[in-house]
Amino acid sequence: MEKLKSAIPETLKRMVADTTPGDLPRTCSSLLDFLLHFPPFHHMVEDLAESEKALCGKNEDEALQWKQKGNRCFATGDYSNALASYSQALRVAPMDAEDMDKNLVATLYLNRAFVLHKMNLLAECIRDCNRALQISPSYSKAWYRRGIANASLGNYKDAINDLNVAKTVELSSGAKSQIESELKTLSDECGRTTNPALKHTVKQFNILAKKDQIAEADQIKLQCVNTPDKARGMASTSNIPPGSLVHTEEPFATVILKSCRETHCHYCLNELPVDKVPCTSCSIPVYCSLNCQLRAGGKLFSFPKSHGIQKGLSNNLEKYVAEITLGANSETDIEHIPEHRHECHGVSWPSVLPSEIVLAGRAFVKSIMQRRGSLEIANLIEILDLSHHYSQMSPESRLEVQIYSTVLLCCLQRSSDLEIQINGFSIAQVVIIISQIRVNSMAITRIKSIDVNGIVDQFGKFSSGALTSNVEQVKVGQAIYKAGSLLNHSCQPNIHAYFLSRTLFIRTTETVAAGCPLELSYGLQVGQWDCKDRIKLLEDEYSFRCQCRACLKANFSDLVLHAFHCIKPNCSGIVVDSGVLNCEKHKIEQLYDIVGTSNWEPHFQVENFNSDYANEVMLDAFLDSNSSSNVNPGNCLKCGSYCDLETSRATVNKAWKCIRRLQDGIVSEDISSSELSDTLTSLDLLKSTLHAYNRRIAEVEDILAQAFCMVGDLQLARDHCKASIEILEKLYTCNHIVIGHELVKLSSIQLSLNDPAAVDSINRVVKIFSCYYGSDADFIFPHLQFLRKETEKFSL
Ligand SMILES: C[S@@+](CC[C@H](N)C(=O)[O-])C[C@H]1O[C@@H](n2cnc3c(N)ncnc32)[C@H](O)[C@@H]1O
Repeated sequence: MEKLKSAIPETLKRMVADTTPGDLPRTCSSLLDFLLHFPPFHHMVEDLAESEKALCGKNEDEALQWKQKGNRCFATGDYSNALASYSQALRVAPMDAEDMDKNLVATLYLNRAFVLHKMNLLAECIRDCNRALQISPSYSKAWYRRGIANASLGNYKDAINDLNVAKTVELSSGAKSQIESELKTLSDECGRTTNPALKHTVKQFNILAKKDQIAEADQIKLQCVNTPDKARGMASTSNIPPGSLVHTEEPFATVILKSCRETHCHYCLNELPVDKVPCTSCSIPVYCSLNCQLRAGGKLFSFPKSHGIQKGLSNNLEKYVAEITLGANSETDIEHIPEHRHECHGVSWPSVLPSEIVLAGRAFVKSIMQRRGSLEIANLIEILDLSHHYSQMSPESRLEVQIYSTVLLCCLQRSSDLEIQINGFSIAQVVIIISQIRVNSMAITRIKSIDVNGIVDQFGKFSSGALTSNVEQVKVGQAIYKAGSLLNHSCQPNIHAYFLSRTLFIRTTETVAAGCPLELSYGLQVGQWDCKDRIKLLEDEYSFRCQCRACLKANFSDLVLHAFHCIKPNCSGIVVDSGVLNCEKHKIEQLYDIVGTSNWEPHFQVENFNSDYANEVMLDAFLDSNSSSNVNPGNCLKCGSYCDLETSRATVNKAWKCIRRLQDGIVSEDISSSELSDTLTSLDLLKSTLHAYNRRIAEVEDILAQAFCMVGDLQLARDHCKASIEILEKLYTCNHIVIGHELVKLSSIQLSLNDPAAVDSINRVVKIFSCYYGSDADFIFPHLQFLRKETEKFSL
């Protein structure tokens, strides 16, 4: 890319930099003209789009090498390396390769099934047997392995069926008699067990929203509205209570992030199980199941029919065999457009180009397919109908996007079945799609879960520290949701978005009146960032000046988040630096312009902030436009005393060095008593320097809670956890999800102390989580079920 960029003549660069969306086709055409006469461009496209040159194709020799390695590891009992080797072999094995008269892929699935059996991963073992059987329905060893795994699971009926099929298809008489003896043992076993019908179900992965959730969301009608300062937005036609599911949506196009390619399913984006399934035609994507593989890539490989093995099988067994061997292959009803198919030719570009460019390729191809394969690409972008900020892009970005669009179209032309014309007009369409993606795509996230088994120690109590670590949100994918893209941002949102697989779910987090816009946070919120930082970040990353209720109106949280303590003893006033002061003054000046001096009160945010605002700030000085110019950085907003902020900052930095040492100790699980006492001294120092509701004090209280948990002093852990929550309740609202996560920590400590106050904390946790996640809360945060059960102990 750098080589291409630097080769472009200055006049062309200037032309590209000055393009408006209207004359994009002209500049794209000039750029194309230049690139087509520039040999390195052709080499680059060839490297990206020629399957011969790519490393992403299948490779039989490599697959056989991995298989041999797997066999060696298996022989020495090194099952985890055997598993990894067979999985790698599956990734590169061509679907039609043979190994010793058997389909290589089927053999590899069976070998992996054997390893999984040894590792006691029985459901996974059965899934791999099924995969082997879908390729080779008369594979007797696969039926046999399936039977043994089903027997270990107590699924005796299936086990007997499996072994009967194995016996029928087995050719060698020695193996046949071994199966017969297994069958006899199994029949005896089955006769002895009290519950022969016991059936362990194989865990299904959720890839689509459940019907009842869709019905729930459908009850609330949303409409697209025009807003004065944010263009289009979404509003409800009726009043909506908190916790209501207002919207669910499947993505128009999705792409996995590069960082998650080895850990998450490339279709549903859930974490990969150990029996992951590779793409049938290239070696890059891996899926959690054949179902996801099929949805992503379409029917790329024709599995053989199960006919031919029915001879000698009873009617019932015949049906049984068909059910297993057809499997995901029977899902011919998939209506959607497989988004990986056009990339799936073992070419390099889908793995080399940035994720957002690959996503643009998927959106582009889907737009064409939705026009029923029409090659007329005029106004493709209308299909998406999304806003974009091409005009606000930097000259550098414009050049990059135009080059990427040209490269992408050239790659698509070579590797998709569609006849794609490459000219200024089609490249301009791709440029706009990429610009739309930049403004509208959402990051699909997953909560890094706390292992529910790790919660309780051998004494049945919460193991120290288990629930006091912070919950992490990990970005796994990037997607475009057509209706979801109409939701505007607010730093004080009234809705919350989360994802199950690739499905977007939106719930209200407060009462929303009919007609009031539904707004979610694009990642920045009051309580976490102050107003000036939020505005800057939204401008830098999203190219808009935030016009949300929190950024337009004064609020207590923005003022105290990074504030200092007044130097006058017993004064609770707020001291802020010039950045915060100017931002707040700007808000108030805007307010005066709108409402004048008499009626400012309704323009202060969130009711409980108002009284704090009045009590702790010298309102008259700050709000009176005549005297607000007298309020200076470093002056207490209540009593006017001056504080030297440079000295205060130096004190904070010094204190923070000690605190970091304790944080390191927590990470390495090695905390010394001196680190703890130094941090307690630092906390006192911070309390005398920073305002009581400064976010940093909450952070230190939280760190100390975690550290005291680790060293087993749960009473001190509880005190610090409570102190942290008290501050956070001032910065956020009392029922904010951040408070919910803190209450999980507090309640786990209280439970370990047998403190009955745990019941109240857990009740609050349940209320907050069900507002943000509804009935999905228990699935996303499995530890919630555990906490709820614990409260029952107190009511006994
Ligand atoms: C995902 S789109 C939302 C829908 C968009 N308003 C439309 O008309 O298509 C994001 C764009 O909406 C506008 N927007 C969203 N939230 C905003 C806010 N709080 N303040 C100002 N503009 C906002 C910005 O132009 C932003 O780039």
